Amino acid sequence: MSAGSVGIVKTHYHHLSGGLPLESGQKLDEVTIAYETYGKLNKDKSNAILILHALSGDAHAAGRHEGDKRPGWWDIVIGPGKAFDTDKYFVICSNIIGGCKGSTGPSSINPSTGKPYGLNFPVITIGDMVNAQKKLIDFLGIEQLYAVAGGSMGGMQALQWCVAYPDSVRRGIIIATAAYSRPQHIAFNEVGRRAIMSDPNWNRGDYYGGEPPTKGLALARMVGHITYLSDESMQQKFGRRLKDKERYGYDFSTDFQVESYLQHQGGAFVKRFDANSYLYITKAIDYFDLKKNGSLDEAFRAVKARFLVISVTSDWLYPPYQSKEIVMALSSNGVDVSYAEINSIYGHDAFLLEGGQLNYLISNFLTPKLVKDVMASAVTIDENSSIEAAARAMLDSGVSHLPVVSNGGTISGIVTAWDISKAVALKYTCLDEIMTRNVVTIRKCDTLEAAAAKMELHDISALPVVDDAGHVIGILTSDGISKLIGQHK
Ligand SMILES: CC(=O)SCCNC(=O)CCNC(=O)[C@H](O)C(C)(C)COP(=O)(O)OP(=O)(O)OC[C@H]1O[C@@H](n2cnc3c(N)ncnc32)[C@H](O)[C@@H]1OP(=O)(O)O
Ligand SMILES: N[C@@H](CCO)C(=O)O
Repeated sequence: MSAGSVGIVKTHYHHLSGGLPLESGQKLDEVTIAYETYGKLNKDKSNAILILHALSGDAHAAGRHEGDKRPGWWDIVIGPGKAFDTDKYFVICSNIIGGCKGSTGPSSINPSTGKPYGLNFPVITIGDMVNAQKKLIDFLGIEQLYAVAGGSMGGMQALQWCVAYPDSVRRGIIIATAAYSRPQHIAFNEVGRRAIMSDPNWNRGDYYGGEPPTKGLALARMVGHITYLSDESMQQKFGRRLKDKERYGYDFSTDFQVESYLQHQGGAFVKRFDANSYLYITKAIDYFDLKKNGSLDEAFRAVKARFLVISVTSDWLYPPYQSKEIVMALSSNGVDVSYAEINSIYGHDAFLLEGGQLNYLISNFLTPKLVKDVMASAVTIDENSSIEAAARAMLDSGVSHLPVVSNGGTISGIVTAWDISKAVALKYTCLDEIMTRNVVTIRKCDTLEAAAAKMELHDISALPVVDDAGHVIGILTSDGISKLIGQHK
């Protein structure tokens, strides 16, 4: 399967009619949502996947805008043949409200003043972001999403979707995040906000006609960016290497590569981001707390989706234990949840970088494995053969199940190693005397889940795979399924 690009894409804009009531009790009267879509919505509108972005992301998740050198921020997992396979799924990504990439936020024009909102923009929450997305999904005519997926603050929105709209989501993919912001998250966000607000250009958020608070915003991003990396990745990337010099300067100019790197990241950020949006979005992250009556178990009581929860081994901002907390609370409600850790030194930002592991985990979760992916070729035996011939065939090929076939390869029964031992003990000689005639079979395009259920129901460990004419085309064994599950771990 070769993975490709969705090609040249465009951002669309949708105006929410009726505005948006907010959790704070306020209301946004005029709301525009910027969004992109990739792939085709199928006839019954059942293949839509909503991608949710993190703090500084936008609607441009995949492909390229005309003339752009870089693709969208999650192009590594969205496209033909990738985990979010646009040959199969209709992928949607929208910019959050409060952002600065086309959706209504503090830099948008306040209709009641004709000027940018600035601090007159109401404080918004993750719940508000999701309610706005729900209106977009309704507008697109989609009743139920095949999946919602996101990392970091995108993971918070994905969780919020599954809790707030349990009937509208079939699967949740929750990456490098937590179910509530902890004091350490709030602490880093507050340092960033204080950096912005201490910049004289910030001017209580009223800077749109003049110089923006770039120094404060750059500083906020530098602090934030440190939390997205890891000790080990910084060591590997920079060590103690100096920037454009052979020895220490013994002054306060830039000495180390890591200093120059952070300055570069800060400088690049202010060119693409609005300082007030940074304030509003970090506040929404701080307020995020899914717990109900202090309990996460209770919060997940009504969810109906299946979940894949992924953390990153070196993420110290949202460490794996915070993902495991989500897994435990979901499990305690009997929710079907899988958990995986991305093995990476990249820290929190691994969810934007580890394409190989992400594609593997997500595609396995989204696209269930079929019998044909796991079945082995079957060794069969003719029904007129002797028991000795069956025993010999088992020994020679190292199998313990032989589908018995009649003329032309049509299945007529099955014989197992256990049947052979029985035959020896009871001195039978004909295959006919020991084989099971009412053989339970499976088709190659059935899901492994269905096959496993069949095995459990009938208390058997192998299923011959047959075609429409009843010809044996393979065999599925519980060993084969165990091996597959072993590879996933
Ligand atoms: C949903 C979302 O989260 S969307 C937001 C995601 N995007 C961002 O966060 C944008 C900011 N960028 C990043 O955080 C990172 O670039 C990532 C995580 C996206 C990718 O990480 P990597 O591929 O490892 O890139 P890396 O962290 O090395 O940064 C590369 C940049 O640093 C610069 N750089 C590297 N070393 C140095 C140095 N010693 N001094 C100065 N600049 C340096 C590179 O020139 C490059 O610059 P460019 O991006 O302007 O071309
Ligand atoms: N680097 C990402 C992750 C933040 O959680 C961003 O800026 O959105």
